[in-house]
Amino acid sequence: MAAAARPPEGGAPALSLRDVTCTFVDREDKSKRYTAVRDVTLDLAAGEFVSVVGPTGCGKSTLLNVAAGLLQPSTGSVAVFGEPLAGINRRAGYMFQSDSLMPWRTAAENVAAGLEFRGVPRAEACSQAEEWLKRVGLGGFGDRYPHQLSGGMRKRASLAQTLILDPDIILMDEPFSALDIQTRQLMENELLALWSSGTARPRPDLASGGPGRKAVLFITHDLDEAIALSDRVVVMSAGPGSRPIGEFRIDLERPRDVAEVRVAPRFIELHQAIWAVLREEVLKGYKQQLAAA
Ligand SMILES: Nc1ncnc2c1ncn2[C@@H]1O[C@H](COP(=O)(O)OP(=O)(O)OP(=O)(O)O)[C@@H](O)[C@H]1O
Repeated sequence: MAAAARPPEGGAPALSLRDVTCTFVDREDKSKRYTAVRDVTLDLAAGEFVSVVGPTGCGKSTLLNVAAGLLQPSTGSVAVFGEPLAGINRRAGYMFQSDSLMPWRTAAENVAAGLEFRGVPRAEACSQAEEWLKRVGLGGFGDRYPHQLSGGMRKRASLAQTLILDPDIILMDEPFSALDIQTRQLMENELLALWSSGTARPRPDLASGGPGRKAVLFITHDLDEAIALSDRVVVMSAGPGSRPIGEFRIDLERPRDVAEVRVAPRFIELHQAIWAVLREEVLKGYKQQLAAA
């Protein structure tokens, strides 16, 4: 197992899960309980990009919900920049598989909504939204409604909707899985460029890779995507009682182009090493699914 990332000197991790266990009432048999994840300890350093991969149903989304403060763990604790998390994680922004655009609002109104809910005056929120739409490549599309946008454009709008709030942590649950492969790669590169540039506000003074990057916890089924994007990949075991069983530092140079990096010899080495750990778990996951069917 490769060494875990350490938070920067003297700084608390952006997110720290300690011995987190989540138990639910079993969906099949209400008299039983099902332990989705057990004793999960996971740190996410400030500015670090970490992906979590694992077989279907191993508890990846459960962990993300715990990090978001949407789900309280049955046991264990969560800290955000050293502070115990109670309730919703206000330092985090979320992006899920299905986009969260409100169909009755235009793209610009959707992007501005979070700021308006925080009390930012409408004119200011709209001006920032226009700026963000430009940054995600949707300049000129602000007046379109979600149904008038392609899947990729809706993802861009969702990304702007998340980033406009300038969260220190971004929680992403398979955000690009519904996209075709080309659009997906464009969005992945877009995400890396925005992440590398560091701050929410346009800052031409900041070199790529400068300070102020957001910490990203990225859930995906796709190992290629995890390696191409991340500083570190965490592999979860099959459930029940899923937990991290492998952790790999991704020492590929940045900036990366997600399509090009996939043919780099080091990428292939990392892929083989991680797949060697993941494969068994995926097979176990399939067997469980078949047994349950
Ligand atoms: N509220 C709930 N009540 C009962 N069981 C739940 C609940 N939420 C999750 N589970 C179960 O916990 C396990 C983990 O679910 P979770 O959605 O976190 O897995 P996942 O790894 O994100 O799955 P996938 O890869 O399919 O998206 C699953 O077996 C799921 O059925």
